[in-house]
Amino acid sequence: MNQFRSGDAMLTDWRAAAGRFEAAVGGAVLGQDRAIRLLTIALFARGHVLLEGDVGVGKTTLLRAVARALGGAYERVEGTVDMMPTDLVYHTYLADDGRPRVEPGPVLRRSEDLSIFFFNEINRARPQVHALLLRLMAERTLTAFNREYRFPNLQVFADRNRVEREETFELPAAARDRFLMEIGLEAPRDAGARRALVFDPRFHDTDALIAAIPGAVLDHAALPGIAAAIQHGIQASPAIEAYVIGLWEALVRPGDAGIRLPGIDMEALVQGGASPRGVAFLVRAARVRAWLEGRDWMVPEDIRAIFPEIMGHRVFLEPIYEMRRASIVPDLVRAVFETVPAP
Ligand SMILES: Nc1ncnc2c1ncn2[C@@H]1O[C@H](COP(=O)(O)OP(=O)(O)OP(=O)(O)O)[C@@H](O)[C@H]1O
Repeated sequence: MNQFRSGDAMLTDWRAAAGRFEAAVGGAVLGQDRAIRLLTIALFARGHVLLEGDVGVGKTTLLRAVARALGGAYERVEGTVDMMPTDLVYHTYLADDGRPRVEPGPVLRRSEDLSIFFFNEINRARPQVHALLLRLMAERTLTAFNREYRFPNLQVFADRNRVEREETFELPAAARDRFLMEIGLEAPRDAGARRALVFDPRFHDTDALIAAIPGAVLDHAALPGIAAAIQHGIQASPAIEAYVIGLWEALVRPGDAGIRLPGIDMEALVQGGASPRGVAFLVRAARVRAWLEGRDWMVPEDIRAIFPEIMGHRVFLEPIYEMRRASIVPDLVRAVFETVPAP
């Protein structure tokens, strides 16, 4: 069982390529192994990612490094309060001859080859812009210039600044459900990495740092096919299926599962969320993790390793608890793991 069956040699080769990809990104981005592993899982699960963190912790650098090592067409925009949805689709200007011109905007510039669309500071853009982006994320299509564009390889990576969250436009809950993962990024704790980031000039010139990463380590055009092969090739035993459903039930109805957190009314805490789409994403990503770990079946750790980043943002709390989400949700997840017996 610990080998992929014959005919799955392709998945084995791709696992080696995924390792080279992680090494390439990790060579430029210091002390972020967990975030790099999660982004790699997201790439092979074909999911969109929201990266959140303090100012200057390397969010942009990490996403640029991923785009470089992945190869394929990449576009990036920076959210601003005056951005209009149409700014993503086209821009108009007066040419030298004095006539108006229309040019494709960032989403259409690479036509249907676009593989990573990076939305910097997404929470500075207004809801109208979010709406367009969400449609693009959900349907991977866009109608413009009297035709429909299809983006079969597209993945959206957005980032937002944790510090400014109150002053800007929060993403609606429905929007956040479309992201496979929300990954929190913090400065590395390791003293050596911290010293290198501050004293080694290699980390002060982001363009040079990114340029030194080997380009196109993965064949991005083949990714959707490999992603599908992973989903079909990795098995879930009945015990794992029961475990996932048990975790889901306990997360949504922690009181019924016997979970108690100090000072919290467990019957009122969770108001909703954790949609079937979210749990299906969880299993998708867990299969990718199992594959990266060299197995063709899932174990409980495949689920637990990605659970916080996939399920955490999908739980809607009673408003009085929402302000303390950052501490309550991790406690809840920990309690869910302790309560639901692993097979
Ligand atoms: N873990 C890291 N590895 C490599 N470089 C880093 C890391 N953290 C920060 N840096 C360096 O710090 C600088 C700022 O990083 P970056 O612009 O990616 O941060 P950011 O989180 O996107 O910031 P902002 O919130 O302002 O958008 C860059 O020069 C980058 O190379």
